[in-house]
Amino acid sequence: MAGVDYLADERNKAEFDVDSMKIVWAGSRHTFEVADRISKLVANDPAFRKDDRPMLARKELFKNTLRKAAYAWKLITELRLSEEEASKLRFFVDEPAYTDLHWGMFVPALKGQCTDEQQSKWLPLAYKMQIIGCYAQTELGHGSNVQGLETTATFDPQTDEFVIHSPTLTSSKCYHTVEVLCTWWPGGLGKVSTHAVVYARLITDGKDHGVHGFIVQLRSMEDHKPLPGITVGDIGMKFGNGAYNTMDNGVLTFDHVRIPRDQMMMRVSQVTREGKYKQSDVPRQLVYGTMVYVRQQIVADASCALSKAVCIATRYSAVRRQFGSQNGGPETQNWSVDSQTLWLVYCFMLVAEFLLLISAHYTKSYTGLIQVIDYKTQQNRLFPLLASAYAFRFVGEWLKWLYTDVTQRLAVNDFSTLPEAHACTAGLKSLTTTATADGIEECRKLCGGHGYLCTSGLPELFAVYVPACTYEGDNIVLLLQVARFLMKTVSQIGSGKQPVGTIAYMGRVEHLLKSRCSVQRAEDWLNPSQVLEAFEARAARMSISCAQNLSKFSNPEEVPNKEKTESDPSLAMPTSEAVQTPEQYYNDNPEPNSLIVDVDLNRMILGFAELSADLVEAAVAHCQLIVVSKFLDKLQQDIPGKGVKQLLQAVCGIYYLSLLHKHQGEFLATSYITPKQAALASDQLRALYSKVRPNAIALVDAFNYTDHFLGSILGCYDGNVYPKLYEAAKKDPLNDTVVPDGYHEYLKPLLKQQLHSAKL
Ligand SMILES: Cc1cc2nc3c(=O)[nH]c(=O)nc-3n(C[C@H](O)[C@H](O)[C@H](O)COP(=O)(O)OP(=O)(O)OC[C@H]3O[C@@H](n4cnc5c(N)ncnc54)[C@H](O)[C@@H]3O)c2cc1C
Repeated sequence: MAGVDYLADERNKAEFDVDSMKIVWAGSRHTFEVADRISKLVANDPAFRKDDRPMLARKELFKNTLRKAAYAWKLITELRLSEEEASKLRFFVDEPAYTDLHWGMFVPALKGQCTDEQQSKWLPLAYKMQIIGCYAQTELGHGSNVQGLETTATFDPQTDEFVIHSPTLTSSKCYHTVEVLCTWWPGGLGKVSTHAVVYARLITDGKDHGVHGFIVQLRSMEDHKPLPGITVGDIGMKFGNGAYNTMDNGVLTFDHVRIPRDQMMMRVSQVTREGKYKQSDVPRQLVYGTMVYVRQQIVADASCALSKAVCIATRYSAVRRQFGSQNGGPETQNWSVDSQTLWLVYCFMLVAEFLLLISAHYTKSYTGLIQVIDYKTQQNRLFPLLASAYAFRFVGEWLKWLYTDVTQRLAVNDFSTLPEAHACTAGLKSLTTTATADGIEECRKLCGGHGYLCTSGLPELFAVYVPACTYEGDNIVLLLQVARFLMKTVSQIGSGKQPVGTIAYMGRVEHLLKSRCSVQRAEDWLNPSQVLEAFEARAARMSISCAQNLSKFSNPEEVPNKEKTESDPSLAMPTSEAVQTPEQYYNDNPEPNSLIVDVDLNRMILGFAELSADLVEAAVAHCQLIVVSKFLDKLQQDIPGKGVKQLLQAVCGIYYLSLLHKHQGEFLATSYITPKQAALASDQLRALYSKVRPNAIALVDAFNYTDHFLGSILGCYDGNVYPKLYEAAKKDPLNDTVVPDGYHEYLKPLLKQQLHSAKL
């Protein structure tokens, strides 16, 4: 029945002001109003329809994406949308497209790595989309290992040009030679981009100066054909239906392609007319501002993707009813019966459920069935994800501040916070994207069988989202970078150098090593300072323990792959900035060693490969501490709206207590908490689930997502799931005919035992 809100009862249970929470989620009233207006604009425009995506063949799908992107640009120009509104419009269109790379990577790379003169030439073209750019760094044989890239840019002083070339064989340092060396993966490259920022080894006068960025035109501006020497195409279908297949990830080879010298991105290093390589006056660390920008965007996207999945799973969990008693009684019973009896009971329940659903359809009551959201196991899986979505939102907000802070410092050549900012953004990118990818899959399972239908929106969301764990830095490689930063920090303890920002707690490491948790009652776990210290002590103790183990690696013979580890360039920054990494930067400025743990950096590097699994865990503990601390900081702010702050306190509690529960082993092993205190944390967690339960639907309503943006029948606002599922199934192309195509050729002959005469 149109207009009925099947979740109205749930919405009435809310104990806080949802409209105020919407503002908190958006970040400000202004951001909320822009997002609300633009999301409705997109949702109400049939040109942005997306429910057919999983069923479209690749060519049709891709052409449709081109149409949407062009139509979106038309709207942007005709409605004279601001940059903020335009980016929101692309966001709510919700379809991976070449525009993501153009605006998200190509334009920031031009801004970050070009001189002012170069920017004034290229940026106006890019802003008007008179050129379309992509970001070409990854090669078939090298992704994480940026320093291993093999495309070359050789300066030709005769013509004042660079010759860009893809060698046909990788060097013999690989076990397997790759016969075709090419750029592989860049989004927007395959079929659309006219230009690319290409990373290649700069060679002048026979000398290799390492990897640098170049602006290379790929296609004719007249007929879109590849320019001479350029071979380019799409790399083929990717995971999932619809999903990331709207994107033309590409393959590219260069055969001695010539570009003018001024198309090397020369903000930090230059090649003169005579072919002399030199550093500019601009400090090379400046380009890291772009990296912080890109990563803060990825963290913001993580909270968005997770919140979509959680919104779907929460609404559906309130709609879905299963067997068991109401009002929190036992959901299942432990019967000891034979299989025949079980089967009879099962059949009876199916019939009963069917009858109840029929009667519910008319009476709107589901007496005797409970909403699956009331199962404690469902809450234990769902509510920590709901809490994570909020946690990632707030840490993403804080990263925006960090970006401004880093930019301001870089402007006055203050690089003191750069290593910390790099480690922090790398770690948060890794932590939030991993948790989000896992969380979306968990939400699919939380929706039972129907979660597996494309119409649930979850399979496509997962398929679109999961590569975020790989692009812009493989998540494990990033955590290893964080671990290096942690070990470096430990090595400096006692040197007089005070750790800053998110690593400041290491300055109190002696206290954190000695202190013990003082929680005595479950409610004590609601005390922010208790919680913060627990997470700090766990992170500090895990880092110190790793450093102590590393310091045992005094004998180089003990360490397998010593040579590789010492020079493993993939532990340097793998992504946006293919130039000197922050690690290289601070490794150039060594500090005296630690007084607390006898860590020698050289020996430390020897043990790094061997202990990398432990180091990754220490890095995760550090990153979780950052997210917890930023959530707690948020709660220190003035948060208006009836009950909003109280609810957020409960949500925050669920976030950190579920982490504490999940990583109980680490908290116990580092001896900061006792088993009794761990049990009290679990008690408190359960109490918070009960507090959040009546507010669950309102908490996901606060995301303010339109049904179009959610793209899910299970998550639709009115909760009227079953008729919509039924209608959607009817529309499947397989149901166009009652008797399927192929019946006469293949089914009938089989059924009639006439396969011998069938045309097979
Ligand atoms: C959908 C998608 C879009 C992309 N878009 C772009 C784009 O626009 N432009 C672009 O240039 N690239 C793009 N990429 C490529 C992407 O950046 C790389 O795939 C990524 O950097 C990972 O590199 P890799 O593929 O070489 O993985 P590998 O580094 O080969 O990883 C394989 C495994 O080895 C592990 N590993 C690697 N190094 C280490 C180490 N030092 N220590 C321990 N473990 C290690 C990894 O954890 C992983 O488990 C895209 C990729 C995808 C999937």
